[in-house]
Amino acid sequence: MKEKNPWHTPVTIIISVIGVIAIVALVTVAVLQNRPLPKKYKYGIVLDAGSSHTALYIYEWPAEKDNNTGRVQQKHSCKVKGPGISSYASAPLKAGESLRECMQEAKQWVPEKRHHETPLYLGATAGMRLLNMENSAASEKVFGAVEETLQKSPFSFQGARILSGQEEGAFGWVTVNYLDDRLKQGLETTGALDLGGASTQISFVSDQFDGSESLNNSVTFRLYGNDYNLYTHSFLCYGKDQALRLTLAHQTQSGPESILDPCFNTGYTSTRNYSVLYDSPCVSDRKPQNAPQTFTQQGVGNFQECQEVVKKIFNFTHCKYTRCSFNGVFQPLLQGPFGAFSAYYFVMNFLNLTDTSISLDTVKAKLERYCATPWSQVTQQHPDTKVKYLAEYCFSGTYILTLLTNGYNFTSETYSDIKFIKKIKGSDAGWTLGYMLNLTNMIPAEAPDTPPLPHAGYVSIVTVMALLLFILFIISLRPLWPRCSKQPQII
Ligand SMILES: Nc1nc2c(ncn2[C@@H]2O[C@H](COP(=O)(O)OP(=O)(O)OP(=O)(O)O)[C@@H](O)[C@H]2O)c(=O)[nH]1
Ligand SMILES: [Ca+2]
Repeated sequence: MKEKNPWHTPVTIIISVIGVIAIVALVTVAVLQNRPLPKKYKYGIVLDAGSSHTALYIYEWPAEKDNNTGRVQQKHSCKVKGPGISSYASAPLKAGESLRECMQEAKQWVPEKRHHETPLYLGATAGMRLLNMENSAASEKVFGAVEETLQKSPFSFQGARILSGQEEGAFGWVTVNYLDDRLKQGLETTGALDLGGASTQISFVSDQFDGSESLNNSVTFRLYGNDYNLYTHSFLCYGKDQALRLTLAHQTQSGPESILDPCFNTGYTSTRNYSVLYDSPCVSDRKPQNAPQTFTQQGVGNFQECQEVVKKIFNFTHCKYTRCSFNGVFQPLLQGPFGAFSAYYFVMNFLNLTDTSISLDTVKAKLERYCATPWSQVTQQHPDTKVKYLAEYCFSGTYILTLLTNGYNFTSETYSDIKFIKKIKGSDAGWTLGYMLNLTNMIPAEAPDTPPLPHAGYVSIVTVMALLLFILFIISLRPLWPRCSKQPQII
């Protein structure tokens, strides 16, 4: 009679089946519970109301719980047609109207169901700073008009305001270092050089600067558990358009009818209106008396002479601190690397001078050659470039080199610490991203707690455990296995 196997009962078979089902269920539930949900995104919109033009930026980031760690990226940008909002001082409603096209475009880039929860900010910079100084009632009206347009949008409008120079400099620095992933990792930071139309900013961390020597140049941050003591300064009137006014003002103090201008290509001529040139708080107090209505500007394309004229707009005589850049403004020792964006990039890119591994002397020699190129040749070689931009590249290039070397004290050795950049990983360098990250509290002061295990880790552990359980289970069923048939056969 066959010996009865005590394991071989209906009860044990049922238990075995339940066990297998339980293991399969455990694995499935564990894997599914830890699987990230299909990615949803959140959005934020910032309007950069600059002195020369307004641009709209749409940012996007994963809508996961801990969005502090999610990377924010630029999804789209829209350049508003026409001039900056400060140019609409005498027709404020047009400032509001000018934004409509880009706002319409923004509606198509943000999914409709996210519209109402998408914050919308407008920050104005040096153009509105100047208008506010000159005519605060006009600046209020311009803000009133843009606010009306933005309130009508489906987005969550959070306000329009003028940024201080420190904010503009500091947020530009945050943007560059955030995009470069330097903040979260506590790496050495990159300084930020921003050249706008009406102001220019320099921001960097220097080991020698603790803020005490000049408090109004100091911005402190605690980001991802690291403390930063940032040096920043914004020079109002030293953006490239206002710097050109300052330079022309120097050349027209006697109220001449014509000037020979070394900063414009030979053969270039232009008739300029005195009242237009001097219609800016940067130069208005220097308007020559008894000047004619207009003067003729005749280009003579000479880099060295241009640099001499440009140097005159900087004051190097007084400094009450241990060291200064110019105009008596404190600046600690430069500490690189630096990212230079906005007009630094537009100009140096046009001049084919973004490569800073070439020596400063070579850069100067190339610019000298560009300035000496006859205007007719320049226009022939660049038929598609806006004449206004084209005419100003000799001046702009000279101004940039003078600002960097004579102004900020970059030398032949430290010039290569500068990188001329437009975008970092697809997002434009500029203050807007840093501004939004700050206002949405997207950069935590402390380093975020890292999850004990990433998703892949959970899946691996559960799989290994399930396999072990399964093997144990199979072994426990051993008494049910059919008897091994490999016994020696006795014939
Ligand atoms: N060559 C060239 N110049 C440009 C371009 N876009 C803007 N500019 C000029 O570069 C200068 C700086 O431009 P932005 O950085 O936009 O200046 P902004 O933000 O309007 O001015 P701020 O309020 O001072 O920051 C201005 O003189 C612009 O006219 C471009 O695509 N090419
Ligand atoms: Ca700007």
